[in-house]
Amino acid sequence: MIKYTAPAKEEPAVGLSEHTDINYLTILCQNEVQGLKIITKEGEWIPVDPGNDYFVVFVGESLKAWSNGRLHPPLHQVVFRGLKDRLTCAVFLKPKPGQVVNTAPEFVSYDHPRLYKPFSYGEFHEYSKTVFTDRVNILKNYAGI
Ligand SMILES: O=C(O)CCC(=O)C(=O)O
Ligand SMILES: [Fe+2]
Repeated sequence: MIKYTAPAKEEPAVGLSEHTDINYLTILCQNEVQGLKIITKEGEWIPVDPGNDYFVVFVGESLKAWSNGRLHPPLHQVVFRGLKDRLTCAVFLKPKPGQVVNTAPEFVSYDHPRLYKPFSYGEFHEYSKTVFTDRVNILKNYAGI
């Protein structure tokens, strides 16, 4: 469970800066305080509002690596204002400690060569904590061939 404390009235919107998740999959639901946004291919930030009766599921960078770039992790952020705290319930599906993330051979072919080197999830996780810009290219910059 993640709690975002409501900003004081005059404060600007607060939340989580833009990023892609680095794990395999993220499953999200939230309380009634909206704030999650994703960026479209055209570069427009649009709200994604997990409702009461459904979840939002995001592909993460590790699934992008496994699928040789076929699955797309959306760049997202959290921006909100208001008087109520925002609560998100997030389930992060990720590799086991020490596991190497590798591309499935079925996704590699002559026409679609391997895009990423195998990497230790733990080391990628540590690296991700040092990256504050160009988060959209984090996998390419870390493990790209
Ligand atoms: O609070 C949310 O809705 C999203 C949280 C999130 O993106 C994250 O923890 O990676
Ligand atoms: Fe996220």
